[in-house]
Amino acid sequence: MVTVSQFDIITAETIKRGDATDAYFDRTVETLDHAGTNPHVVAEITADQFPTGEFELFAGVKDAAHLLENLPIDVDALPEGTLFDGGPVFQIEGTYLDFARYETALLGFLSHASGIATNALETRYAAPDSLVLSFGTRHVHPTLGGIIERAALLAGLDGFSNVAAEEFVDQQASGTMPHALMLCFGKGNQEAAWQAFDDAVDESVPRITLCDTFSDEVDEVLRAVDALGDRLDSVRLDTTGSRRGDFEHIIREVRWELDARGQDDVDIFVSGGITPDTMRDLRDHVAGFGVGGYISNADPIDFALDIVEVDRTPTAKRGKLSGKKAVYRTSNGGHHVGLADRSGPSNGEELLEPLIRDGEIVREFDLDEASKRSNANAERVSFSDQVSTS
Ligand SMILES: O=P(O)(O)OC[C@H]1O[C@H](OP(=O)(O)OP(=O)(O)O)[C@H](O)[C@@H]1O
Repeated sequence: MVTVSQFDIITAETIKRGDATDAYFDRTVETLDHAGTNPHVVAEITADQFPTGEFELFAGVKDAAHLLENLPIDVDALPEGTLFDGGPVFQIEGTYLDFARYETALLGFLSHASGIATNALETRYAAPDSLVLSFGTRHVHPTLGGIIERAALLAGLDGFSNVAAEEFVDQQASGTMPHALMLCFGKGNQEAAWQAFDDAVDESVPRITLCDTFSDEVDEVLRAVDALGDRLDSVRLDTTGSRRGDFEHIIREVRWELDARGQDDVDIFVSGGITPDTMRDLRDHVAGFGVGGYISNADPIDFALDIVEVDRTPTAKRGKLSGKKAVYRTSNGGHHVGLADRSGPSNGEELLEPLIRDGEIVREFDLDEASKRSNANAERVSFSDQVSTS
């Protein structure tokens, strides 16, 4: 039997106990306990102190809430799926020693999921009318599969490939055939591979043949048309980088030859090294994209947690803004950061909402709603303009 320790995996139980922490927090607990010091604090998580005009997508709130659940603290946070820009996204109020050791895991949950969600949103807005699927969990540690696919759906992607992630989202994984399947049938036997797939796989799975393994893309696509006839739904081109040349030209040529044979309803999907830039170039010629590393390998957001108030007195380290804050979306779609005990901008919408009250989670985590929120937020802040000019 395989045990988790054979995989160097930090378990959910370890994280929940607060043991996935940095050693200096253990030293801090030891020192404060010894000194009999344990102030009431407000601590805030921010990426930028002031708004920058660049928005990112907030994710990881469900896991963060479950991490802190049952600690005797209050937490306000942006709703998952909010586009944020400056100021606190997460605000904890309580006795410091009650949550000190959780900072490491808390920042990790929020930083990683928000970075992935932000890149996924970039791909969503690079091809708003195309089918976009998350294909990249193979690039990272397998324990991240659920987090990546959930963040991709939060950003409005249409689907994902990692089967184990189905447990966390109310949707089935999608995908048809890898090059490995084509290679198992061998060069010259592409028709046998496609036909075997058609014979074996449930009717609910679209017939999307991979058409780049052994020969020219146009050649393999036309052979797939002959092999599967009306049963062929789409073709996928995943041409390896060294053979790609002018990928847009290859795709347009495939489209042309399909149309010339009356196969207008056969769609083209592309994958392999896809980025928002390539999506913008190709989106008029294809029905959809499989995006891997651009989403799964996203840089985590550079969140930091800082104490901003100690025993009701504003205080902060140099470079950070003291005092408990409120964050507002202004009527022009921008963000405004102000002190919580002052009035905000007229017509400003306050964005931090209760998440935990005395240890109890007081919010639902509905992925569909969060996805709708991210889409509505992205429209409101003109995210498409932000990413097309960056
Ligand atoms: O390039 P990314 O955007 O990260 O996307 C992930 C890639 O992984 C797979 O390719 P791979 O060559 O591994 O597929 P194969 O197993 O079918 O050869 C998939 O078909 C994508 O091309």
